[in-house]
Amino acid sequence: MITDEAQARAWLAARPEGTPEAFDRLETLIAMLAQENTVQNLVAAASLEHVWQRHIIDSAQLLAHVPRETLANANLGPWLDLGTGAGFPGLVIAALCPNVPVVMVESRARRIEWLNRVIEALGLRRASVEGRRLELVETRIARVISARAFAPLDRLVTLSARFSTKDTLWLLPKGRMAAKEVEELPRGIKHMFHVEPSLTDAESGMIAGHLLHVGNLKPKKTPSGQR
Ligand SMILES: C[S@@+](CC[C@H](N)C(=O)[O-])C[C@H]1O[C@@H](n2cnc3c(N)ncnc32)[C@H](O)[C@@H]1O
Repeated sequence: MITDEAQARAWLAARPEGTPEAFDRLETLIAMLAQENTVQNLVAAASLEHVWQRHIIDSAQLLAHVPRETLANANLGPWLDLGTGAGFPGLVIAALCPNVPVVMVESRARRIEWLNRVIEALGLRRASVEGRRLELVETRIARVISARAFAPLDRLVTLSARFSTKDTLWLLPKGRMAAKEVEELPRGIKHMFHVEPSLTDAESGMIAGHLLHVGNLKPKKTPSGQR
């Protein structure tokens, strides 16, 4: 369990993504976040005192669950991060894996502008923002679907099944209710997901899995009716 900022940085330094360049990008992100948080309410101000633990590694830990071949396979679709908000986990993943296309879905104008500004400042040429409601995003297949603090699991599946194939890895950092959310899925679906422990919060979990079919849930269609 990571319990302080030094341990958080050490965890990343031990990973292949934890290059000096990646640390530089993350330090720039943290400095920009601290500044922007005085202008718009991106994260709880107190959380900035533990920013490595609470936001950076809380996001980066998703990478420990992604097979190397999934990350490296350019033929798979983008990593799709839903409701990226201040940038978590999408911006951190993009900063750590600049060769992976990361698409961040965010509907609020000031957050869209913020995300685009950081992408530009960090030189993340493969990262982009879908600045609209998820319901209006054109269907594409994702290699990973992530979402932190975005929606309950059943709603996430309903809204996002159209971006998923059996190969798409879902990684959903959740709070204390992770196991309950899986348990409350319809019987035909819940076995596809399990809960991994969080490295940054002993009481939190991350829902992981592959959606093999949608069972009784009715996935949303795009306005054009694409699936
Ligand atoms: C609680 S915040 C979480 C932000 C970030 N993932 C984090 O953990 O710090 C949820 C974000 O989702 C965005 N959002 C809510 N509904 C959305 C939708 N239907 N489509 C796209 N973004 C949405 C909100 O604007 C907000 O920035």
